[in-house]
Amino acid sequence: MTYTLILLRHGNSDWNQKNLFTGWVDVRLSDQGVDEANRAGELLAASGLKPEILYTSLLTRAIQTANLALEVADRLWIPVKRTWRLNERHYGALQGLDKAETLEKYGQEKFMEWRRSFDVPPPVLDDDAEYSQVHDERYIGIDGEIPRTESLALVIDRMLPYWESDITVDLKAGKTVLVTAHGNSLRALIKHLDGISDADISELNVPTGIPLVYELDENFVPIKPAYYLDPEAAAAGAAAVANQGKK
Ligand SMILES: O=C(O)[C@@H](CO)OP(=O)(O)O
Repeated sequence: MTYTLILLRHGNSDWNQKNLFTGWVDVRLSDQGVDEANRAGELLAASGLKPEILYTSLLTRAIQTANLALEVADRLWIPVKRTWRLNERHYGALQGLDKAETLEKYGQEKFMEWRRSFDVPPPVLDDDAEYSQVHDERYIGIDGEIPRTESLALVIDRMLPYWESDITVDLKAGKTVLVTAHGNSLRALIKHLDGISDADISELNVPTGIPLVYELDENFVPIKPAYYLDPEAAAAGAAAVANQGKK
């Protein structure tokens, strides 16, 4: 039995376009992001893959992306499960800051440590800060504590239990699963699936809006390398993410 899992990072957002650290701030897709999401739907339709259940984060940009893509693929009707556990990494006090200015102010080493180290979280975001989510109604009553900052390691800690309790159950039932989430929550899942080391994961960047397809064995181990439905655009997109911050 082979299980099919499709990962999709949301399309370019207003804050991706402005080059701002985003994290849990609920920004929407930019016009470019809307185009990318529609294109993701075209790629899905052309691939013949048919998602049977959708998982999304609680963030609008991921939900918009999934809805646009599924509409184009004529599968807007499939069941949906949303969870904060697929949210983007909480970027702490960096949320809302300009990436280029942050790079200039703190230097390349600190900047990259905050962006891509495995277990160094950015400084904590105060609860009364403009871009805090502690009073956001969507997080009231979640099964866990709202983060004030997160490293990739902490994202794995909150994402993996959900992967095991819910997503793998649908895969095991034979469903083709679409997960629409974020650069860093998907890096966390890809790290787990591909067994990437804590050191090497810093090199991995996920492009916006291009479906990534996994075929997994019954132990959820890839039977071959995952592939992007548009590999050329994915390579260019990943390079663009890696270069964020540089002016
Ligand atoms: O700002 C963010 O939340 C993320 C994703 O856009 O950025 P980065 O790629 O720098 O981790």
